[in-house]
Amino acid sequence: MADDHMPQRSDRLGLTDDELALHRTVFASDALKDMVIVLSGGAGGIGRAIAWLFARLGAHLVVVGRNQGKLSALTSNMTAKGLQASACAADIRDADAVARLFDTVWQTHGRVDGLINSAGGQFPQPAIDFSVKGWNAVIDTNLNGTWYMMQTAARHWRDNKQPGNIVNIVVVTTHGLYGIAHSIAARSGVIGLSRSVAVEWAPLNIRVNCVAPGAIETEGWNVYAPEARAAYPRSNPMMRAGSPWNVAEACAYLASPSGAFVTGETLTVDGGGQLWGETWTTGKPAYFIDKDT
Ligand SMILES: CCCCCCCCCCC/C=C/C(=O)SCCNC(=O)CCNC(=O)[C@H](O)C(C)(C)COP(=O)(O)OP(=O)(O)OC[C@H]1O[C@@H](n2cnc3c(N)ncnc32)[C@H](O)[C@@H]1OP(=O)(O)O
Ligand SMILES: NC(=O)C1=CN([C@@H]2O[C@H](COP(=O)(O)OP(=O)(O)OC[C@H]3O[C@@H](n4cnc5c(N)ncnc54)[C@H](OP(=O)(O)O)[C@@H]3O)[C@@H](O)[C@H]2O)C=CC1
Repeated sequence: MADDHMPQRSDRLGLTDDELALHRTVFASDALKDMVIVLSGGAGGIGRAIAWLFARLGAHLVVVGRNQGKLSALTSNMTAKGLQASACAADIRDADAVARLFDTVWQTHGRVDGLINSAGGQFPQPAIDFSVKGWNAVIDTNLNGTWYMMQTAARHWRDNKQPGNIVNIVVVTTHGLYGIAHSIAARSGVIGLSRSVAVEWAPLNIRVNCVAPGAIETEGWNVYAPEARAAYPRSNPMMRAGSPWNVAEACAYLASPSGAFVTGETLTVDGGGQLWGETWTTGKPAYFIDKDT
């Protein structure tokens, strides 16, 4: 399959396991050989692409999410292709569950080499209408949950005197991304946090980076109205959605030795969307529609 373009299909969004098993990659097949990688959101659209790519590059993937069934289905498909993967159900918002997760992985493998935080999400709503519960759900998932994973991993690396590296999947925060202000607040927090601990944890040999995807076609889009989704290809000057594979390869760059001198960075994978483009996750209000176009 060609590298760039998402196949346009109406039945489902994103890439299937069969497609991910074969998708061409620029990375060497041993780029992540014998590394143990913890991946939250591993059964989601972007996480799944990361899981397949990283396992195909030689890593053992520990995929994390709340739904054991989805995780097990993914790891079965991966191990059936001779790849190394295991599933661990946990809610990243539960700090104790995160601690148990890392203890288990460390006991099983004796090491963790990398952490990719892809678990996250939000719902579209004008900010003025956010309920306290809705605001807290998004902050808890995207900021607190990501932090519990980062801090727990870092403590294990410090205590075991092992190097580590973290990649946090965020969103592009520069324009504001209208209709998901709660998520922009949380992700801005993650970016700031990552820059800060990239410095604090450099003496521990821990690198911390973020990847900020633009519109990447996944099943996660189903939370947005069809009218809003229809406009996503126009959110960037390439006038199309990106593929989960584009995000996965950006993560592989940062998580493998190719990223050895990169820390505290946010790598934007949005087809130029932060330079030109406009996204309303709630649909564009009449006030902003240019009547001349
Ligand atoms: C400028 C640069 C150009 C870039 C262009 C980019 C274009 C990109 C466009 C898309 C941007 C981002 C896309 C994605 O991230 S897609 C993939 C992510 N996946 C998801 O978002 C999954 C769906 N979301 C969720 O699962 C949830 O929202 C949440 C993350 C919060 C999960 O938490 P929880 O399970 O606790 O949630 P609950 O369902 O129990 O709800 C808790 C309370 O939250 C409020 N809520 C939830 N949903 C809604 C809704 N649809 N509307 C309003 N309020 C909602 C509510 O208070 C819930 O409590 P109650 O149920 O008791 O009322
Ligand atoms: N697709 C896009 O256009 C964009 C996506 N992003 C971000 O990239 C990341 C991945 O997106 P994508 O793959 O599309 O989204 P998906 O909705 O497909 O996947 C998100 C995954 O996160 C997991 N998850 C959610 N909450 C929790 C939790 N509390 N604990 C553990 N796991 C959780 C879900 O699994 P389960 O339900 O089993 O727990 C799910 O597998 C998200 O942070 C998203 O916001 C950013 C910009 C654009």
